Amino acid sequence: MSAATLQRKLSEPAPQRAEQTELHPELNRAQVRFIGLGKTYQGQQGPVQALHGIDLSIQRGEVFGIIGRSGAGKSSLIRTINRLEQPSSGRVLIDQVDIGDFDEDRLVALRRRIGMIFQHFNLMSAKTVWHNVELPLKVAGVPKAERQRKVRELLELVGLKDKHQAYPAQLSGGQKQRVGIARALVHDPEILLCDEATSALDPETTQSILGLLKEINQRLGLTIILITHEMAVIREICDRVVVLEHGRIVEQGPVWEVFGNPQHEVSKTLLAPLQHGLPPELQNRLRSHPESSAAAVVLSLRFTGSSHDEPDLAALFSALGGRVRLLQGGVERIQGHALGQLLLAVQGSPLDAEALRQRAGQWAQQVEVLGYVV
Ligand SMILES: Nc1ncnc2c1ncn2[C@@H]1O[C@H](COP(=O)(O)OP(=O)(O)OP(=O)(O)O)[C@@H](O)[C@H]1O
Repeated sequence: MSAATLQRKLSEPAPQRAEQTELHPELNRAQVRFIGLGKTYQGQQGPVQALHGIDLSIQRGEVFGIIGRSGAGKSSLIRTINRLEQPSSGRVLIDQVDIGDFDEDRLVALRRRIGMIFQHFNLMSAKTVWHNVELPLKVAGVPKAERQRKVRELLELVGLKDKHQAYPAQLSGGQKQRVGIARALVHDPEILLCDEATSALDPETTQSILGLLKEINQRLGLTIILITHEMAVIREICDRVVVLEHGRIVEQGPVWEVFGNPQHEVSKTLLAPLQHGLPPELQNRLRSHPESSAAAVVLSLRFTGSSHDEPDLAALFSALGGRVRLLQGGVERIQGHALGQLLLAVQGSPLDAEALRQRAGQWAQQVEVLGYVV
């Protein structure tokens, strides 16, 4: 893309997403389409079936999120798009072309159309920012003048114009990811794959990187497909989301629909932290079923203000039985009403989860069982 073209694209109004995803939903318009996709690895203890019969379409210009618990098959799925993983069965179509039998030359060309960024940035530590971004252009045999123009444009786009001589060790995490994004864009890709791209960043830096990705998506019309364990990232920038569990799709749809009313147990568990403000460390340990008899039931108690009394915690804890830990919470008084939420982990109670929920309901106006932790 020339400087003039990039400039023009940046000054164009954002494409109307409704046109792209709602008015033209026909499968044959999908930019990425998985048909009956399966992936089996030969593990040390025998075959591991990571993906089973995945049928999924991603439209041009979408920001598409893939979520699921650890080992659900997210990386395996995303890596079949640029053939870093070869499917064991089924097909992947990019713009209606089956990439299954591409030879090396066609794969190289395909990978230039599909940029990728990673959690740990994958920068070359001995090279400056400039040379990190320039390298894939050199490898592709792009003439020097064009390389220079391109690198300059991209560093400007990602806001790192002044850092071109810095080495990765001299950059913050967010700046390193900006270099990763610039490098991923050198061949003007149509698709950007993001594998936990913000997972190593603090919340503020995550916001700025998400802002940049959104801008690239809207201004350059790039399709973005991302994996993350941070549900807030999906809520922030994705149009649609798919939930994987044990290599299968268990739920998919527009983010507002899936997040507003998750149907599957796994989606409910993954999304519970957003709704209940669980700390991330606890969120990662939360399970929808008790995995051992030592598992604690995690309860959310909401105080909606309809009672004037603050909860009597000693009475509540003793009514629940077992060992009750306060995970997080707070109750404040607004105009004389007690409002707030408590997250409790109850272990070794004679009551089961449903009985605990009912018992806690004598103290709080809304009680939910969020899951189990060991
Ligand atoms: N090279 C491999 N050899 C054997 N098994 C593998 C290999 N790569 C992945 N797996 C297995 O395939 C399954 C899916 O793995 P994958 O990495 O796709 O899941 P994931 O959802 O991305 O997990 P995470 O969130 O932990 O990164 C897991 O059971 C994993 O152990």
